[in-house]
Amino acid sequence: MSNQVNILLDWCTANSVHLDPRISIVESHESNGICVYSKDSFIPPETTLVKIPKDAVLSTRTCSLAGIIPIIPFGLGAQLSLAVALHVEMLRGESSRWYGYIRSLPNKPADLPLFWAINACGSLDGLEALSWLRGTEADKILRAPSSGNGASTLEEINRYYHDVAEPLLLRHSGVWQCTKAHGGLALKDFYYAFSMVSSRAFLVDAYHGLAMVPVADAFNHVVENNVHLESDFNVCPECGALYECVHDRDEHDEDDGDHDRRPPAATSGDERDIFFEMVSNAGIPSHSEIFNTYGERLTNAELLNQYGFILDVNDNDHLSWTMDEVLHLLSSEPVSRQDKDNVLRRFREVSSILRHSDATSLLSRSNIIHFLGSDNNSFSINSEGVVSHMLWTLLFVLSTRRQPETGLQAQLLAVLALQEQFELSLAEEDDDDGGGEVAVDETDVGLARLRVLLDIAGMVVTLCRERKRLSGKPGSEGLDLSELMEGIPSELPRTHLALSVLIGERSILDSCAAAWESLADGIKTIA
Ligand SMILES: C[S@@+](CC[C@H](N)C(=O)[O-])C[C@H]1O[C@@H](n2cnc3c(N)ncnc32)[C@H](O)[C@@H]1O
Repeated sequence: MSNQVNILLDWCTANSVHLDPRISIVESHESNGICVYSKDSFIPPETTLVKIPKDAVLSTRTCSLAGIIPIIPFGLGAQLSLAVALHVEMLRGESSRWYGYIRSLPNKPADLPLFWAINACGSLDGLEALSWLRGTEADKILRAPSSGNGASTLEEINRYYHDVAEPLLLRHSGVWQCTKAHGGLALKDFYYAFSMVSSRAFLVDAYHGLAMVPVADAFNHVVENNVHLESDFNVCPECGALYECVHDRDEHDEDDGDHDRRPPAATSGDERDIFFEMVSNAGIPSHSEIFNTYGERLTNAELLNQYGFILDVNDNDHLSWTMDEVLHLLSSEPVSRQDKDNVLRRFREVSSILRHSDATSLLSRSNIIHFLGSDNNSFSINSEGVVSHMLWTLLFVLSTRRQPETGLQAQLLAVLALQEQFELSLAEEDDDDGGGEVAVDETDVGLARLRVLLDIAGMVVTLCRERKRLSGKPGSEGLDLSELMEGIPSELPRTHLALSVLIGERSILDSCAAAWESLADGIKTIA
């Protein structure tokens, strides 16, 4: 057993963290750290595999500066506060209650793209990787302003460290300077703490908020997990009580509104009041790795930015555009405010027709349009290169926006029905059935509908080509990236990661463009 695992297990024993004897924490060469495996027996669903006493988690409520570090419930603010809590425990060294836990953490920061431009250590890997990441979904997340003032996440972390964390730690230096372990304050240690929080913390309940949960954070991620963390979020935010407490009464005295009331006092020894638990949600075969999920819908772009890794295959991946980006990429001239407003108005109208007509069933039968349940990532293509119905609708609007509004519903249904015929015909061609006939209405109205469909197909192809051209290193759209990646030495892991992300996105774009190109070819052959 590795030293790192031993240290963690000793800490668990000393802090009453209980591990089921059917599991073991082991060193993992693949993920360069630790992971959790089943031993030689099958573990049934709904088995509690780890019990972590609530007071053993490291949070702003339990750390040595509890009551001093600002309590922020979620978001970047919560991550920054927890990073200070972890940082002060790192500074306290052996005097910290979490010393063993902290020593068992990876000795290097999680390799988040956020730090790629600064953690260079003389290597150009980070900068090279960032140049390949350009224009990808991961790059969008990385560049998204983290606050209303437009600052990037890294700027926000730096500002927070200098304005809040460092002064606070200096003001309370008595808590950590009395110990021998600390090497003084350093921004790079705060970066380390932040990366650990980003890649390992759990939002546990309304009292602790975001917390480091020893052992729960030893499980690696897959989408279809076999364990999850069980915690009751709705505890008293003042004292963490699971049941009615003195703070409820205070609250109710002041305001008799609709509270999420907690039940009256516990039957003694209720474990949910004492522990957070890792529980199996599926049967776990013997001798296999046990996985948690960090989020069932996380894309590779999100995984890379928050955790520093990606999955080889990720069905959650998608590429998205804002409406402004679509308009900009598809217009040869600048788009005026009024133009945008008109498109938006028409888009809403057509979307409403879509929802209340037969169009939904036509759309759901398509192989190259998919129906999105929610409005998230509205204008997007999914991991199979299939266009969202909202993107299709927007392109329909762009193609028909100069036409009068009357007859819009009939036209929408007719264009979709035409697309269905072409898709069927192409599918038959692929099955070597020679391709079915598409009955074309050769009246002006019929030909206009064909033109709209051809237009939509052309716009999808343009969006894909432009996206490809604007991603990765400039001028790299024609390169064989897989071949290029084979030649990159293993000492450049970030470049490998960024190239994998780019290869994944380009293959989505290629398959989307190919599908719509063959639709366009089918239309051109007939029309
Ligand atoms: C919560 S920790 C999981 C335990 C971690 N392996 C360790 O050594 O402590 C999250 C980190 O584990 C690694 N990880 C988790 N799932 C992974 C996966 N499916 N593939 C590669 N690395 C993974 C990543 O480095 C991530 O930042």
